Amino acid sequence: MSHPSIFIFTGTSGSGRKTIARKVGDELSWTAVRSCTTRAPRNPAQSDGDYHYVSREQFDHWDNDGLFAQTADIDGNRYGVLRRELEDALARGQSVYLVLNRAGADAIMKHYGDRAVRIFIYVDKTTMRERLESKGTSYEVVEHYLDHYSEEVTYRSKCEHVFENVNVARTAELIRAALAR
Ligand SMILES: Nc1nc2c(ncn2[C@@H]2O[C@H](COP(=O)(O)OP(=O)(O)O)[C@@H](O)[C@H]2O)c(=O)[nH]1
Ligand SMILES: Nc1ncnc2c1ncn2[C@@H]1O[C@H](COP(=O)(O)OP(=O)(O)O)[C@@H](O)[C@H]1O
Repeated sequence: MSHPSIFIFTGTSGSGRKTIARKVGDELSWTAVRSCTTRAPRNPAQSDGDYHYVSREQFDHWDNDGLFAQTADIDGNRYGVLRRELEDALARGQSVYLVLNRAGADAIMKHYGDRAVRIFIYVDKTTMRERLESKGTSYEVVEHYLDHYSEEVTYRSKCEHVFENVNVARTAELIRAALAR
């Protein structure tokens, strides 16, 4: 396998994928490739930097023009990675990271083969619920994540690396160690 340059964080929703991806990405100087989404920001008063938030019209327009490496329709919202954003970073010799669900991870693996590696992050359902509720996440979002849990967790058997995210610093440390091997 050639040295991976695309790091895909996937796993169960609410497990800390974005948190861990940001931390490891910062520590290893990877470039974040953020998805575009038509979903509204969770807190419109405060920009979160998790996504490029775009209108439905803009998204559909870019999709019709073939600008996305892959897209997903999830609960009435659209998500997609701009091919150019990903490939420009790779062309500059940068390693990149993305946070995707299993369909997105499969699509990137299919297109970019042995340049990509999947890092699966999970926690048990009770921990996920407690963490999200303590942060004031809405009941609907938590229930939605719980509904998807069983289906999402099965994907771990397909991923190159699997980590239970008990403690952020420790999870990041374990990921760095696994990738250095
Ligand atoms: N297939 C695919 N999945 C994506 C993309 N961008 C984000 N996702 C995933 O789609 C799901 C969106 O769920 P949502 O609750 O809106 O976002 P979250 O708050 O980031 O978990 C999450 O599992 C994301 O990791 C994308 O471009 N393609
Ligand atoms: N190890 C951890 N311990 C406690 N809280 C965590 C941990 N990892 C992430 N979190 C918190 O859990 C919530 C969900 O994390 P997030 O990265 O948004 O998850 P995901 O991207 O998987 O949906 C956030 O409020 C985050 O700060």
